[in-house]
Amino acid sequence: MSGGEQKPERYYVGVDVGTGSVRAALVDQSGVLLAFADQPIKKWEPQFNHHEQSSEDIWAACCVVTKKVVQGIDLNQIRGLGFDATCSLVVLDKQFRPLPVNHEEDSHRNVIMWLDHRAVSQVNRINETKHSVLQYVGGVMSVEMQAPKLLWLKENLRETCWDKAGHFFDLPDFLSWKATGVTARSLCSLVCKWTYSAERGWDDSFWKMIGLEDFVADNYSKIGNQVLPPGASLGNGLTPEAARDLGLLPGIAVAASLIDAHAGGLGVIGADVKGHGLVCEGQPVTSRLAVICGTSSCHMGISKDPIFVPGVWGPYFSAMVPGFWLNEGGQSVTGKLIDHMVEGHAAFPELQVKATARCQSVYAYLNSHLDLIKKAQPVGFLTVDLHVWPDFHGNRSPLADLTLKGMVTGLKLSQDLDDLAILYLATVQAIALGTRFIIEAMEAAGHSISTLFLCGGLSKNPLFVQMHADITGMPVVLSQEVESVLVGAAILGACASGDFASVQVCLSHRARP
Ligand SMILES: Nc1ncnc2c1ncn2[C@@H]1O[C@H](COP(=O)(O)OP(=O)(O)O)[C@@H](O)[C@H]1O
Ligand SMILES: O=C(CO)[C@H](O)[C@H](O)COP(=O)(O)O
Repeated sequence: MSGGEQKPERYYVGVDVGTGSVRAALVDQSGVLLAFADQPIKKWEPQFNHHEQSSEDIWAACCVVTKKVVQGIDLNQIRGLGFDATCSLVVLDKQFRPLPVNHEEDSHRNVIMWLDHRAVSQVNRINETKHSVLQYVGGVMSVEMQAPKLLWLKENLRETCWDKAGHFFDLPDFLSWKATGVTARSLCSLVCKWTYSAERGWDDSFWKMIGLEDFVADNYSKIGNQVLPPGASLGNGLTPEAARDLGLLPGIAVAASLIDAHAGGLGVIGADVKGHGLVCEGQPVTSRLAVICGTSSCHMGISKDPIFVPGVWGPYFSAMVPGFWLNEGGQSVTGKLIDHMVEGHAAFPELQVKATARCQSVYAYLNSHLDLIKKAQPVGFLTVDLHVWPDFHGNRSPLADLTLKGMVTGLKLSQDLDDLAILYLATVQAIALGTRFIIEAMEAAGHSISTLFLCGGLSKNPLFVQMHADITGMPVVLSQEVESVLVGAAILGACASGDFASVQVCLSHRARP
């Protein structure tokens, strides 16, 4: 982000709300991360496939981490604040108070999480309409998007939630509202998860056809009728109340937000790769695929013209990099699947004891254990008899089939640490093969991808990174800045502050890959 003409002592704060935790970073004008803090957030699973959170708990965590990263800094030097978050659905009443999204009427739990699969009947009916908006979500709407969840609320919680609701926010937009009092939505959220078109706006016929004509009647005031590009400055900036909560000064610029995967994409896709001998050096940015790997993995590819990839979300115009179309492939559970396989294995307690004794994470321990048992063979050979099909939470892309389930073949009676390590390897390989499957679908439709740019929690795992390189046959680039998603959020704040003319200018001035 460095602009030669700017003074060096200008800072930006990025806040990233993932599935399991909230992170904040203080970033300078060159995009260098100076301070980092994180804080876990609560999750509830009141019944199978229902996943809920609390917007108050999430905001409180944002406040804790922001206060930590600005400690010791002259607050006058902080010029802008940007948020990104998972695309969970936040429900508030007409006075902006939380409303319950559950049968227990617990209004603390007012967020339907992105991975919630309660609205299966609703999404099936939406897909049966074959409405033209579905062309822009890969041909099939996902149960993880907002329209089916809204319909579920109308059909299942009419009195306790639907009739009282005044505001339905995507989580990134909830955060920017909480910071500024401005209810404008980000183009990123509305285009990617709510069927809004950057060119044509809302499609009345879609909402009427699926039984949510209520939104049309009130001119979309509950889901957003003012839409801004990510990075646009909101209202008068931080309100005095939010400034007190966050430990910042009132009035600093706050940006229209991004979904977390998109912030990660922004954080890595423009990286300067000169001098590393990479095939993408000198190729257009459209040859790069950003893969944001956390609880889930999201595969973000951009193009100058719209590309329709069956089973891959989009094409979305200007939803990540302004002026470019975006296709977003995804695997609904990746980090969560690895954790599920490892933690559910009979040898997990032994693994924990051994990893703790060596002061290692369980992943680092498993990686070194695989090195021991592979002997002279390449590590991939350990799984010739063991295979995992990774769709334990359905297939987001490219099959776009939420009914798919996971599979493991080649199990034996032994359940020792070797078995756990090999099952872990097979799971990582299955996820990497899923990435290859998505890339093949994108290339068949017209993308030309040469290089992967990985970020997110799983990019800290060398085995995960190596398997992606081996299995896709492509070089994998990791940013020097591990927390690239946060850099993407801070880029938004820098843009909103006016220190940089646009998101593209911030990207092109990034000093470090
Ligand atoms: N140091 C690490 N080594 C290996 N895997 C890690 C490490 N840290 C996090 N992970 C993996 O990353 C996942 C979480 O990634 P993260 O980006 O923090 O998720 P989210 O944004 O969804 O909250 C975990 O499920 C775990 O499998
Ligand atoms: O659908 C999304 C992005 O479009 C979700 O926000 C994402 O899959 C969840 O992200 P994470 O794995 O980082 O928690």
